[in-house]
Amino acid sequence: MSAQIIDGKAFAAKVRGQVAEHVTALKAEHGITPGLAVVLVGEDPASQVYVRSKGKMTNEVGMKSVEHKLDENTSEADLLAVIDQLNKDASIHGILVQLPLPKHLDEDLVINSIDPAKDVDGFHISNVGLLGTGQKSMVPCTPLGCLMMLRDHHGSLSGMNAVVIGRSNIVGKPMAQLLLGDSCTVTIAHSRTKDLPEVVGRADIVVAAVGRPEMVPGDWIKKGATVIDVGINRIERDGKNKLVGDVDFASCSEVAGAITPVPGGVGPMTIACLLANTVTACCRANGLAEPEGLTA
Ligand SMILES: NC(=O)C1=CN([C@@H]2O[C@H](COP(=O)(O)OP(=O)(O)OC[C@H]3O[C@@H](n4cnc5c(N)ncnc54)[C@H](OP(=O)(O)O)[C@@H]3O)[C@@H](O)[C@H]2O)C=CC1
Ligand SMILES: Nc1nc(=O)c2c([nH]1)NC[C@@H]1CN(c3ccc(C(=O)N[C@@H](CCC(=O)O)C(=O)O)cc3)C=[N+]21
Repeated sequence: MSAQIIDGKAFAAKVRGQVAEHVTALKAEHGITPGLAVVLVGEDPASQVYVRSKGKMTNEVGMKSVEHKLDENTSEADLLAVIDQLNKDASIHGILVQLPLPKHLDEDLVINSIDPAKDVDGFHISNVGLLGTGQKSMVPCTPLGCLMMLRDHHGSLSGMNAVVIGRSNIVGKPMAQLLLGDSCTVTIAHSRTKDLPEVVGRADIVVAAVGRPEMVPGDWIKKGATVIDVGINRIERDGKNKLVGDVDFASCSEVAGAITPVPGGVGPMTIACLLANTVTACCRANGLAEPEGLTA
């Protein structure tokens, strides 16, 4: 192994520490407690684990945590009513609706009904537009976490060739926007990309957000490149359940200069950035100075 391991778990603990300091100050100096509401529709076990872990960490940094668990068959009107109530609730500064939603619900409609100022996922069309035009917005948590690790490792990203594999609205596209904002030369690859190995081979930075277990082998990677693995895939190996990323860690870590592991890489940073976004939203809502280093 030659690559340096980028320890997302340790980095995330540091970010949560900074968030906790801001929360303490907000309480002491202004009597304000930031509040985060998570809305979960249905019983998906993976989502439940994730929501529980978010709730625990929200409390740990001293914020208020609210969970709305709605039945799988909840109507769109009932879900919109819950969101409307949270939009109006002054003690709630961040709202996250866990995705994916059951098929009978219109995801775009639901997300765009969240007050953009409380949209800590950064998925609202208005935040997407603000990010795309380089204006102040709420930035999606997973790409923000990746950007923080890349900046920490490289300092400036200016002029680097970045390849993002995946073009989803929640990871690939906003990741590409952030890298462009930091003056990378950005390529977005997807399922129709021709000669993906050649495209990836030109990258100084590879961000893999595909959802295919260990799809990227080490022989695609340019020597010394930085590899950020967003993938979270549950597989069975040797009769055991395992969590693996979208890159083949064993072979990629032989060639890369630096690499994030799964678990313990991007995942913990996503949750830390969710808490950071909630503090940012709380400061903006109250006309207070924003925390430094916690936004893009
Ligand atoms: N760590 C974290 O915090 C998070 C992790 N994730 C994980 O990240 C991964 C991606 O998530 P998400 O963006 O939501 O996934 P989506 O399924 O929405 O998007 C996957 C993207 O990968 C592309 N793709 C699929 N197959 C190939 C292929 N063979 N070659 C090249 N590109 C391909 C698709 O292309 P096309 O558009 O052409 O179909 C699509 O753009 C998943 O493993 C997910 O679990 C997601 C969110 C947060
Ligand atoms: N509105 C919305 N916003 C999201 O940000 C969102 C979502 N919906 N739906 C699902 C995906 C997935 N996601 C993860 C976050 C953290 C870990 C995480 O912390 N993973 C740990 C491992 C956890 C485990 O062991 O299962 C790690 O990688 O180390 C994983 C996945 C956020 N998502």
